[in-house]
Amino acid sequence: MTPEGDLPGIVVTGASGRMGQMLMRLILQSDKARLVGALDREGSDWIGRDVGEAMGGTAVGVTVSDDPVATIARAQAVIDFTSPAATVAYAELTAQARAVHVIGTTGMDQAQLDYLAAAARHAPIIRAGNMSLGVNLLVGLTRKVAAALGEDWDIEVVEAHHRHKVDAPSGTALMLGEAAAEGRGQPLADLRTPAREGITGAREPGSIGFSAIRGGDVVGEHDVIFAGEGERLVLRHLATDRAIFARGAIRAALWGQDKGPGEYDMADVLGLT
Ligand SMILES: NC(=O)C1=CN([C@@H]2O[C@H](COP(=O)(O)OP(=O)(O)OC[C@H]3O[C@@H](n4cnc5c(N)ncnc54)[C@H](O)[C@@H]3O)[C@@H](O)[C@H]2O)C=CC1
Ligand SMILES: O=C(O)C1=N[C@H](C(=O)O)C[C@H](O)C1
Repeated sequence: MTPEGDLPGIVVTGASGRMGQMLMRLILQSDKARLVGALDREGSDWIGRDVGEAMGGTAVGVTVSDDPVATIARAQAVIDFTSPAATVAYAELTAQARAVHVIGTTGMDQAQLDYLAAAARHAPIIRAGNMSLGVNLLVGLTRKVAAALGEDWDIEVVEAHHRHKVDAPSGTALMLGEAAAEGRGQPLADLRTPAREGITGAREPGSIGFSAIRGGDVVGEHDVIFAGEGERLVLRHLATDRAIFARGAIRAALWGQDKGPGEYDMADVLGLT
């Protein structure tokens, strides 16, 4: 996919966003990839500006665009942390360009996931609700602990994020819930308890509950609580720097360069499968 001798060219979507900026900073510092484009939503005041200057530094020669067709045509990989609607639209164009689509966007519904599966028939899509090494290791631990403990151990996933987050439960919480359900040998859809409020009745045996806290500048915190009689086991991941997600995404973009069409996740990238 990469012209010989060149570093893979990466386009970052959601350039003005928290993750977009982190990604662009790390790609600009990298000796393994080049930043060849930056996209943002139509009407964003970043459109037409040099990304270095927009981020408060010196010009780097890449201008933020709202033209995904022309921009994605230059990419060997598109790294996309935006919104579900935007990601679905970018997926079609990235597949047409036969580029690797690395998706960090969370909050997708089933129709949107089906759309991504169709796009992945033409080019690789690497998607994960959390791209950090720590969380992807925690997923494996959660699966193992859930399998080892019986249904008399109640499973609860508790997550905390900054005040700007728009989706709940977080993508990470759902990954952890899915791993716990896999450990129990059942689909999460059969075990998931809807958000509790009011007279909920006693806890359904074997169910998996989710709670979300939103406030301040919390980068991302996840606990998987296994609550038994007389003891509790808590598996915890604390993110203190968004660079952990961006580093994972860039690693995924490079890993995907020699992969065929299909859907992949960070466990594939990190060799945890
Ligand atoms: N998988 C992972 O490891 C991580 C995933 N995320 C997810 O990434 C996404 C973005 O997070 P943040 O950067 O914190 O959000 P943000 O709100 O700071 O940035 C979102 C960016 O997407 C752009 N955007 C939104 N809707 C768009 C549209 N319809 N068309 C084009 N551009 C659009 C915005 O202009 C903005 O630049 C969220 O879904 C979040 O949950 C965040 C961190 C880590
Ligand atoms: O929106 C965020 O910030 C984050 N989103 C991801 C999620 O939904 O789990 C990953 C991380 O926790 C930060």
